[in-house]
Amino acid sequence: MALYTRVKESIAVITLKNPPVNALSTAVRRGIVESLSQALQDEQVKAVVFCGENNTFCGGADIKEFSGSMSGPPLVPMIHSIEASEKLIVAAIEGVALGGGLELALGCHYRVADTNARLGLPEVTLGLLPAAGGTQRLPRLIGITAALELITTGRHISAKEALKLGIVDQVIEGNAVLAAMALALSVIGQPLNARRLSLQAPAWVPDVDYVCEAALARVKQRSRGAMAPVACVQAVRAAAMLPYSKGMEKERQLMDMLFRSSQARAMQYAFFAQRSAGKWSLPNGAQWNNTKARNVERVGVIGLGTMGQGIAVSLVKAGISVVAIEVDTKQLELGKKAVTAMLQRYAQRQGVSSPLHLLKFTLSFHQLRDVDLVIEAVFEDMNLKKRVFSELCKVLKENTIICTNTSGLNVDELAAVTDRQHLVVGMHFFAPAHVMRLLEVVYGSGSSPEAVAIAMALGKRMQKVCVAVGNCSGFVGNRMLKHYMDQSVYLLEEGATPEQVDQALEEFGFAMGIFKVADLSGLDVGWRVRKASGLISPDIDPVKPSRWRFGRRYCPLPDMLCQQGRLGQKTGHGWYLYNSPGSKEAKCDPEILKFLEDYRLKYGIIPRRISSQEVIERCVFSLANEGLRILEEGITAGPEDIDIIYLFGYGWPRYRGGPMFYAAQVGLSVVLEKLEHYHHLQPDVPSLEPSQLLRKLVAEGSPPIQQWKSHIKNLHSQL
Ligand SMILES: CCCCCC/C=C/CC(=O)SCCNC(=O)CCNC(=O)[C@H](O)C(C)(C)COP(=O)(O)OP(=O)(O)OC[C@H]1O[C@@H](n2cnc3c(N)ncnc32)[C@H](O)[C@@H]1OP(=O)(O)O
Repeated sequence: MALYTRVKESIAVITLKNPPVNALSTAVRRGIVESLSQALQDEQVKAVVFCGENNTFCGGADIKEFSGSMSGPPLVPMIHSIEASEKLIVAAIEGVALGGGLELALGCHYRVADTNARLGLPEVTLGLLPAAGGTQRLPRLIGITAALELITTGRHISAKEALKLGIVDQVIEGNAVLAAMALALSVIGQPLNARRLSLQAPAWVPDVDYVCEAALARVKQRSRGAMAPVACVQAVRAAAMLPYSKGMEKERQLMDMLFRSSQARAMQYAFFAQRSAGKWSLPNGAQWNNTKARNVERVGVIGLGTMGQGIAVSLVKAGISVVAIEVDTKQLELGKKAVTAMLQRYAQRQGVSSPLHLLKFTLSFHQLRDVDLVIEAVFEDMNLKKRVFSELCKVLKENTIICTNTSGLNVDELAAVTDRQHLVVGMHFFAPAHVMRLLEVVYGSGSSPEAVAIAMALGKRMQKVCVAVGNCSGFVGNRMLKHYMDQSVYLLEEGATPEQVDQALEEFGFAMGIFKVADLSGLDVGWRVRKASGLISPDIDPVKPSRWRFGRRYCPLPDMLCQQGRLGQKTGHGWYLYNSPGSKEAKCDPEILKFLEDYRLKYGIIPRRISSQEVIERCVFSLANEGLRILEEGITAGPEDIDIIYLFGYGWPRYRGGPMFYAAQVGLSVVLEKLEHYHHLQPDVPSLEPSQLLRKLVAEGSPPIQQWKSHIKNLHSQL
């Protein structure tokens, strides 16, 4: 709703009330229309100030209402009547003015913002565009170049930047409502037409075509396959070319198309899935709102390789003191140099003072005696990690939490060598750890709810998107990825090339195809894991290695590449060819094509043409199938957690929601039918066998994803 108050004789305040972010729900829009009418009818009122309850202006339209039938006063005419008002209207922006919230403010005649306020038009991140006049008013206010950047990225900006761009008229420290009233009193009586953005001429510039083409190229490259950014450019272009009413018509047409799209549904699902992942729960009933996390101020980081460096940087950026440990002086110096350089660059970019004083580099475990938590980031070797854990227990305080950054080793086995199994959890960061947002927080069978709460809270402080997951080999992300990778190499055996597979995956929307990712990470990473797991043993024929291991189909191609020293980007060749070791531009390598031909000949495989559809079905459905097994086992609390892991850790296209959402959107019965088909053709690939949960959900009528939880016996509640 909205609250109408008369505060001074001549000023009325309309306060949006809809906690927590005063979203423009039906009730709020009704309240605004009624309150505005009251203000306009009251002869004594000369000016109106719009503000939001609890120091939050407005988080935009109520996204929850998008999935139902929208009722109540529509936003466009409502904002239009605000702008057309003969009485002066000022927006007092505190907290956030986002989406429809900022569009409402753009309809006001003046805007005052608190220094800490954040503004933006993030609709593009929900698969939409700012369709309450935002695409037409903002370019008229700040020009098309700046408007294109803000609208196509959905970036939130500070009040200071908004002032610089001309979005707000004043930035104040203190009470924005009082400042808005003061501003209103100072300008009452002045003509308002110049303040009505819809009356301004189109935001035309001589090079409008060039600017829009460049923006289009940028958004197509950045968000391959996403419709909303393209529509945003088209709408802003209309603001530059057309009178306001025609531009609004274009905005409406584009929004109608987006609003009904599956991409918008996927991105709105992703918005709520991200928030649901933060509301973690464990099988024993402990959850985010019944478990307290004690504060962490000092953290030890063990190992300063690439992962340890990134973790240390993220911690320091969050204002946390770090004691970083290495085994010898050389490694310590290398790590110190890298961490210091990253933090200095960060400080320079942000214009803040360097936080290096929070860092201590040492060779001695004794320096860890005061830390509240340690994150072990040594080489991925169980015995080494066990040794580190045992040593840690000799020096740490008795309540210090011990975390491992393993990407898939058994957390329980590690915890078993400590004197505090309840305080051991996994914190699986993704490389580079100072950039990637995902953090899997892995609880073992003995991990206490408090330890999980502490790791989740620490991750959040480090600006990570944290997902609590159970302990299983590869945890969630890597466990699922294995099946996706297996299918991709089987496709090579059968006739595809790395470029074909990557192209199909990139057209699907992945940031990078699987073979490019493998080259980037280094092919030796998986090689080492396969050796440790016994898949590669000395008795395997090096010339014609077996294509079956442990009774299952196995593709030795990646091992054969490693044997040739083709380890990916770092050696200048892997699945692709690079100009030099370390360079990034992947080129098709005729040697690989020849190598694949010889391989097929050697094994008597007759190559066949493989369609992009088959690539997607085999790679993506086997991934989703494993996700369903994970759900069945209760490793995550719901399908949303899995989708968030893929969106934030594996370059899954946001406009496809995540693998679980995608499976639901394609239709679970379709996924089941395809998996049955491919499993029939590959009976020695057990992972293609449809999971029990998939069969159960299909048998129960393929319920919407939001209802899956109630169909899974094991699942813990997040309520
Ligand atoms: C043809 C049809 C025409 C239709 C016209 C449609 C017009 C659309 C224009 C729009 O305005 S679209 C919405 C644009 N706004 C946004 O995208 C903002 C989304 N929200 C955020 O970015 C953040 O929530 C925040 C506002 C920056 C606050 O962040 P914070 O970290 O403090 O809290 P959260 O955990 O994110 O949110 C708390 C709580 O609030 C819920 N929520 C937030 N925003 C909205 C919203 N716009 N609508 C509904 N609900 C919202 C969020 O889900 C959390 O709820 P929970 O129950 O605790 O999970």
